[in-house]
Amino acid sequence: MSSHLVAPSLLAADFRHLDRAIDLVNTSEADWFHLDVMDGRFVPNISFGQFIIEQIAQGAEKYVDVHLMIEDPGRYIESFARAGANGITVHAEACTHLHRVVQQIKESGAKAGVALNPHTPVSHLENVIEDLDTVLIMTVNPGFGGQKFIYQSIPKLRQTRDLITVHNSRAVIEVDGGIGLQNAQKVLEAGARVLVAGSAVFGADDPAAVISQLKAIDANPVAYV
Ligand SMILES: O=C(CO)[C@@H](O)[C@H](O)COP(=O)(O)O
Ligand SMILES: [Fe+2]
Repeated sequence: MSSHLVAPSLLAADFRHLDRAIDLVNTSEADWFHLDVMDGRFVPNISFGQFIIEQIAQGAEKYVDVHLMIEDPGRYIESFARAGANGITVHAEACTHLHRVVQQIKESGAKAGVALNPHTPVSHLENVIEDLDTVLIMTVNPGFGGQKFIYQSIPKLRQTRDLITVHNSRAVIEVDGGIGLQNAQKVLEAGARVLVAGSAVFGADDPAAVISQLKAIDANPVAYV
């Protein structure tokens, strides 16, 4: 049994057939639904909001992981939790009062995550790490699917793992952006536990097979890559 999780990002799915994408995640070896909310301000793209999340969550038989790429996300935590998010991740860069927003997520009953853009140092998590369930390391600049993985993220994953260890935090590391069969082993060995994959899954001829292949990767998490 694999110790890591696979979270297909529905951003890359065919939204004319959302039911098929939901069925695929439900019936495959995938572990989570990953849903990307973009506001056209924090990131230069607009995706979908609570209404679509609610529709997806109603059909989801697995954990619903909501990645908020929006300014001032504290205003919307409660409504995303009500829409069916099991986990809510906010960007550190989007929160003036990050600690307060993390508490809001916990009070909503959802698991709490914080995401870091590629340029944001891991040290920004120091004062919230003990309260987190997930840390999402962006391995592309957020806003779009289908971008190229940024290789400088590998040492950052190791730094995140070290921070988690030092603070004795239960947080698991999620990687998001440009993840696929070509780099999954490397990121897992550097400390990632959750692989988010959009185009690698939904762009494939056989998405369920790619999910199984991602699940089957045998990585040794203590290896330094
Ligand atoms: O949060 C984001 C993008 O900002 C992602 O979750 C993407 O949806 C991942 O897509 P791929 O890079 O795997 O195509
Ligand atoms: Fe995402």
